[in-house]
Amino acid sequence: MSLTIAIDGPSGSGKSSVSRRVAAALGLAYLDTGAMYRAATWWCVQQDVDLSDQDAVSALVLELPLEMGVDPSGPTVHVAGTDVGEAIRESSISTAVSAVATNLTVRDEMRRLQRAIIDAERSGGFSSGGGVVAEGRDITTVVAPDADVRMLLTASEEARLARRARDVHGADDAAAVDATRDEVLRRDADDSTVSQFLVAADGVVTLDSSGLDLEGTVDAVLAVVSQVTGSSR
Ligand SMILES: Nc1ncnc2c1ncn2[C@@H]1O[C@H](COP(=O)(O)OP(=O)(O)O)[C@@H](O)[C@H]1O
Ligand SMILES: Nc1ccn([C@H]2C[C@H](O)[C@@H](COP(=O)(O)OP(=O)(O)O)O2)c(=O)n1
Repeated sequence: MSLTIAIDGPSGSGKSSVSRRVAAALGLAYLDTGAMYRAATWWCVQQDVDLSDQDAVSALVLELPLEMGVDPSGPTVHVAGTDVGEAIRESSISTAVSAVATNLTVRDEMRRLQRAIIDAERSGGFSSGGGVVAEGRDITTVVAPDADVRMLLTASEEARLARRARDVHGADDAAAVDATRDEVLRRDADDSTVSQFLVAADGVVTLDSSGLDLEGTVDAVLAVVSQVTGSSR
C-alpha cells in the first residue's frame, strides 16, 4: 500500500530530522522541500543575481537544473551536477533563502517539481510499495493536501532557538541563541507571509515536540501514522 505523509512546521521544530527517521523506519522516500528552496537560492547566488530582482530570480529558477535524491539513509541535492548538500546549509543561504522562497513564481515552480517527485514516489520509486514523507511549510496545505497523514510539528520558540543554536554554533548559551534569532524567528516571520505553518489547517494533527527528544518525537509521529492508517506497516 502506498503511503504519503506530509509534515509542516517552523524552523527548528524538527521536521527534517524527524521526517527522515520516519521515512527510514517505514521504508519510504524522504523529500526535504526546504532543501529545494535552499538549492534555488544557492543557484541564484552562484549566478550573481540580485535576490530582490523578482523577475531575474524567477527566470533563473524556471531553468534550475535540480536533482533531489530521496533515500532517507542519504538524501542528496545536486544542482547542475554539483553536490550542494553542505553548501545549502551555510548561514549565508539560511539568511537569504526567504527572499527566494517568498517569490510567487519560484513557489509555483517548486510546487510543480515537488508534486512531480511525490507522484513518482507514490507509484513506487525509492520504496517498492510506493510512498514518501515530504516536509516543509506548505505540504499539508498546498503541495499534498490529499496526503494520507498530515501533521504540523511545532515546538516552543525557546526550544527551537536552542536546537538551532546547538546545530549552528555547537552551544545553546545566550550568545549562541542570540546569534540564531535571525535564522529562526525573522525567517519564520518572512516565510509565514506566503505559507500557513504556524497553526494547523483542518484535518492536520499537531505534535508539540518541545518536551520530547528526537526519538520520542519520531515515536509520536509513528503512533499518529499507525492510528490514521489503521496499520503499523
Ligand atoms: N524533540 C526533538 N524533535 C526533533 N528534533 C530535535 C528534538 N530535540 C532536539 N532536536 C534536534 O533539533 C534539531 C532540529 O533540526 P531540524 O530537524 O533541522 O528542524 P527543522 O527541519 O524543523 O528546521 C536537530 O539537530 C535535532 O536533532
Ligand atoms: N515547503 C517549503 C519548504 C521550505 N520553504 C522555505 C522556508 C525556509 O526559510 C526555507 C528553507 O527551509 P528549511 O526547511 O531548510 O528550513 P529550516 O532551516 O530547516 O528551518 O525554505 C518554503 O517556503 N516552503
